[in-house]
Amino acid sequence: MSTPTLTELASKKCVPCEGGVPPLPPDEVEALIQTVSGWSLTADGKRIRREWKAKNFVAGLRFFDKVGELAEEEGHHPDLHIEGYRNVAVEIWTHAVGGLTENDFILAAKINEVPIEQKRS
Ligand SMILES: C[C@H](O)[C@H](O)[C@H]1CNC2=NC(N)=NC(=O)C2=N1
Repeated sequence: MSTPTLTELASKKCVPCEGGVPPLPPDEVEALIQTVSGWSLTADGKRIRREWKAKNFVAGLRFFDKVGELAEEEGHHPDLHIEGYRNVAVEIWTHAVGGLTENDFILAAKINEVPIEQKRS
């Protein structure tokens, strides 16, 4: 597989996933995770995760609202976490295969384009 660039991933569309396909093999996951800046693989290798420090609670929720719209458009949905009122995390995996597929990386690339008001570090 030739690894798509971030731009190529962001211009793709998630495909409906009814399962029956294997998760991506580790070498392809490794290549793709390098492409989606800011995202990392969870310890179990089954999800990708990115964290942000939002300006405040409402900024985090506004970000989630935009991510929610995107997820509905893509038909592929992340897990959203907000803790300590401004610590925002998004995790993505393909439920239908219990692991990672290209859909997850397409969504991650698109989430990278969603604005979030961040705390000045
Ligand atoms: C038919 C439709 O593609 C499925 O129900 C979608 C909905 N959103 C989804 N989101 C994620 N993350 N994984 C899935 O397997 C999934 N399946």
